Formats: sequence, C-alpha cells, structure tokens
Amino acid sequence: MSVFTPLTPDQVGSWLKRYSLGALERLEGVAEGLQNSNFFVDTVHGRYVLTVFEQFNREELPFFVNLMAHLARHGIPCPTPIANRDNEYVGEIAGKPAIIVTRLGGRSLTQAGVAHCAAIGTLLGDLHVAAQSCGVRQKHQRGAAWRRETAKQLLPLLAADDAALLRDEIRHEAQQVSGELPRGIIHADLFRDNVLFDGERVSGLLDFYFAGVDALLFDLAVAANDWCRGAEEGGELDAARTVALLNAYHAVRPLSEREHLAWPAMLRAAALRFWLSRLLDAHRPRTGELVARRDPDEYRRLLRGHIAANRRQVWIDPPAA
Ligand SMILES: Nc1ncnc2c1ncn2[C@@H]1O[C@H](COP(=O)(O)OP(=O)(O)O)[C@@H](O)[C@H]1O
Ligand SMILES: N[C@@H](CCOP(=O)(O)O)C(=O)O
Repeated sequence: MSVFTPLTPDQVGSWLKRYSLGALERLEGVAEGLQNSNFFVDTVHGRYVLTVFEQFNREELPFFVNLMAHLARHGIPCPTPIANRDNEYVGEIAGKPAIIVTRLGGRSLTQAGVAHCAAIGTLLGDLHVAAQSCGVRQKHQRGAAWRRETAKQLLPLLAADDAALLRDEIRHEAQQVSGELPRGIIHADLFRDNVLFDGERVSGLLDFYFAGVDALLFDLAVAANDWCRGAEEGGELDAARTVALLNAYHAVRPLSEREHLAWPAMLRAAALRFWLSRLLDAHRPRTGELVARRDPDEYRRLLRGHIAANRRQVWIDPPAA
C-alpha cells in the first residue's frame, strides 16, 4: 500500500480503545501497496496491521473481511480480522472505513525460485478449494466487463500502436469461452508483494481487495505472469517455474481439458488486466504521503510476449486431467 491518509499516534491510540488489543506502542506507515493506507500497529498485546480504505465504502467491506476470516479458519495463512468491542470488524478512522488484522511474519520476495512457485501453486489450489464453502460471494470487479469498459476510457488517450494492441486484445478476449470454465472465488492479485515467505514456506497471503467470483484459471494466470516471468525483457515465462506452479496447483485441484485449452488466452487476459489498471493509474495519478506506482510497459511487453508465443505455439501447457 501507500499512505494516502496519514494518521497520528493519538488518533490511532484513541481508536484502539474500541478494541481489546491494549494500548498503542508503535505506529508506522507502510510504503508498499497501491490501493489502501496501511499501518503497522504494535500494542502491548501483539502486532497488527491497520488498513484505512481509500476506495471502498463501508457496505463493500464485509465480503472481503468475511472471506479473510473464513480462509483463516480453513488454514489459509491470511490475516485474521479483529472484531471491536461491539463485535464489528469494520470501524472508522479519519472519516474512512478501517479494519485491523493480525500482522503475519515473513518477507515478500523480489525473486522467486522453483520451490517458491510450487508453494504458490499449492497455496492457490488450497485457497480455491477452501473458498468453495465461503458463505459470502461477489463478482470479480476486474473481470472481462471491467476490461472492456476501461479499454473504452483509455483508447482515446493512447498512442496509435498501443490503441491498436488494446483493441485487438479486447476483440481476442471476446472470442473466448471463459464462461464455461470452473468458477469460484479468486484472489485476483496474487503477486509476489502479496505473499510473505519464511524460507520456502508461505507465511502470509495478503490483500484480498480484488477478490471475487471469476474463472479459477484466471487466478493461476495472474500468478504465473508475476511469479514465473523470465528475466529477459520480453514476455516469456520461465519453463521450470511455470511447470512447478502448474503441477503443484494441479495436485490440489486438477485442471480440466477445457482449462488446458484456455490457458494461452487466460495468460493474455491476465496480462491485459494489469496493463489496463497500470495505464489508468498513470493517466489519473493519486496523491498521498507515500505513493507507490507500477510500470504499465512491463505488462504491455508481457502481453506482446504472450501474443508472439501464441503465434509460435510455445506455451508451457498446464497438465490436463
Ligand atoms: N497482515 C499483514 N501482515 C504483515 N504485513 C502486512 C499485512 N498486511 C499488509 N502488510 C504489508 O503491507 C503491504 C501492503 O499491503 P497490501 O494489503 O498489499 O496493501 P494494498 O491493499 O494497498 O495493496 C504488504 O506488501 C505487506 O508488506
Ligand atoms: N498487483 C497490481 C497492483 C495492485 O495493487 P496492490 O498493491 O493492491 O497489490 C500491479 O502490480 O499492478
């Protein structure tokens, strides 16, 4: 996250009185992330993370908070939301909705190896299975309809070759049949900075604020695009890491023949999703105390790499059931 809403120790100290977490010992703004304002909060009882929501109103939060609570109960290493003395997860600070969750140990990786990618495959499979019994549902907010609408807004702002790429990609996506793929709640943003590792063990899965129902394969493609991207400038995936990710996932939730066939298009859809959101951020920058930005060109290169690989038929295929 970035800090868009600065908070003082006094503000947080008096807010904490609504919880049974003890008095504030230390408050620190977190520089990573893009969507919300996050603070590490240490109290006499433990270590927590306070998230102030910049883009959601109160009514939109119960889905995410209940999903995290459900997954934590089912052994997924995600933060556990803490209820206040009125037994509510969602509170308010600085006029904005806020929650406090357990702070997990470990560190996010800048470079992932084969063993890390296998751990991510297992984690994602476990997440998809555990989420099946979650009582709350909502649509994935960055799905195909969002991509179409966002492309329309961005097209007039882009250079001719980018606009042509975007138009072709939206057309390509419309020709796919992803509606027939297995669906469920997906994390939808499983990048390296949203996972904490302790050695080769996953100690934390963070940032559920894009989660929602969509094709499960989309989640795997988002993860492959970030965790398995090769070191070179183009958009090819590293074979060993991709195979490790896919095989580990397949061992938990076997991929179907239909998913196998849909994989190349799904990698493109997942690359398109982040090219679009990064372009939007670049064209409408937000202000704040510590604001992180991500490079749209990285995902344009990845998208072009997938299109070129598609023409040459050099996909690293997932195992088929
Ligand atoms: N529960 C947590 N335990 C440990 N670190 C956390 C936790 N929540 C957030 N963080 C830290 O804060 C950063 C930003 O959090 P994130 O949820 O990704 O924010 P945003 O929603 O703004 O993207 C993470 O990369 C991680 O370093
Ligand atoms: N993973 C996305 C950005 C989403 O922001 P996050 O900080 O909430 O993960 C990207 O890399 O574009």
